Amino acid sequence: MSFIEKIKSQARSNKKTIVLPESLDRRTVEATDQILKEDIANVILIGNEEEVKEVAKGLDIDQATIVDPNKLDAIDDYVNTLVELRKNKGMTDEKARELLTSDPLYLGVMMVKKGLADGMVAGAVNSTANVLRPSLQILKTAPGTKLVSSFFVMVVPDCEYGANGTFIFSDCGLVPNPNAEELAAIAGSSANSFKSLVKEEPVVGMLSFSTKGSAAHGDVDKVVEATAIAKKEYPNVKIDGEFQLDAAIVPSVGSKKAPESDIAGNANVLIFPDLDAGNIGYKLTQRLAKAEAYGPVTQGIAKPVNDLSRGCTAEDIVGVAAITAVQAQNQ
Ligand SMILES: CC(C)(COP(=O)(O)OP(=O)(O)OC[C@H]1O[C@@H](n2cnc3c(N)ncnc32)[C@H](O)[C@@H]1OP(=O)(O)O)[C@@H](O)C(=O)NCCC(=O)NCCS
Ligand SMILES: CC(=O)OP(=O)(O)O
Repeated sequence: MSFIEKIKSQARSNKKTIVLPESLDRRTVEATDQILKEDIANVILIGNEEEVKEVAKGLDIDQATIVDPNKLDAIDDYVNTLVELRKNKGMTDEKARELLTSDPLYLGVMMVKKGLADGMVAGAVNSTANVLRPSLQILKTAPGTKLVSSFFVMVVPDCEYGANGTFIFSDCGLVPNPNAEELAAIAGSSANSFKSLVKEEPVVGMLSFSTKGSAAHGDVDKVVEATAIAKKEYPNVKIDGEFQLDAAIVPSVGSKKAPESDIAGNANVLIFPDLDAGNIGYKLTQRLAKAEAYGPVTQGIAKPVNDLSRGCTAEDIVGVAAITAVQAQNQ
């Protein structure tokens, strides 16, 4: 079974409710139709019922719940909660009401906060920053987590590297320029995400333009330091670096460039040194190698809220919704 079929099957085994706030986007309602047909999750769409149904013409979304932000019985409760959470950041009753009734992303996250939905997926229309900011503000970090980060599950066709072509790439979506401690934290979280979603042993490669001292630069020093911190913080996880991409995933290159490393050439979790590298790297792999790319999936928010690329397909939304449902099961 493929990675995504396994995830869908797990989602079906204990069905969760996912809110999709971008209901005026055709791909989102196509995904809703498919999620319901495949029995992956219950779906809540946010929007005016007539408008949503117009966008969904020809599709079957009858089993989805459509929540109209202008007809919310619980609006006063939601406003009070948002004011309470953000009053020291200047949140007023008026601003909270405006946000919750005019921005479906804030309402969707509030529905997750209140337990009406188990997770949210958006980003087919909205930018990553706009999708993730409400979740950081309202749901905040999971206990024990300082840094929220994100990853893509990449499934590369006809690929013998990684876990039969399946990788986690991180961080491709959230933390713009992590320092060494943050990079180490991203490595630890990504290893856990790989274990819980791919269900194989994570092998973490810390990526750089240098392999084991082949180049000298401050950027390389950051990855060397992050690798040392990660090894100390996560002694039971296989982590090594700094590696160039070929030394990380190609066994013959790994053994040539880093003969002393016991994981060189076998990495399945790839930690990019910054968001430039991560975001470009995942899009190259998706577009040139025709890989399936699910994400950005977040790690470390108190409840699952996941993002999409504005270039996503309906199929990508279905995949990320299934991953979100599985993350909700695992909480
Ligand atoms: C995600 C992002 C929007 C957060 O931005 P921000 O400016 O810090 O947002 P805010 O200041 O409103 O942060 C909201 C809260 O989340 C916290 N926060 C922000 N990033 C965090 C992180 N990585 N981990 C944990 N908490 C975080 C902030 O400290 C803040 O807390 P507070 O308001 O309760 O004090 C920002 O990091 C970002 O734009 N990232 C790049 C996204 C992007 O463009 N990706 C490229 C395409 S995928
Ligand atoms: C993840 C990502 O790059 O998102 P977008 O393509 O929407 O900017």
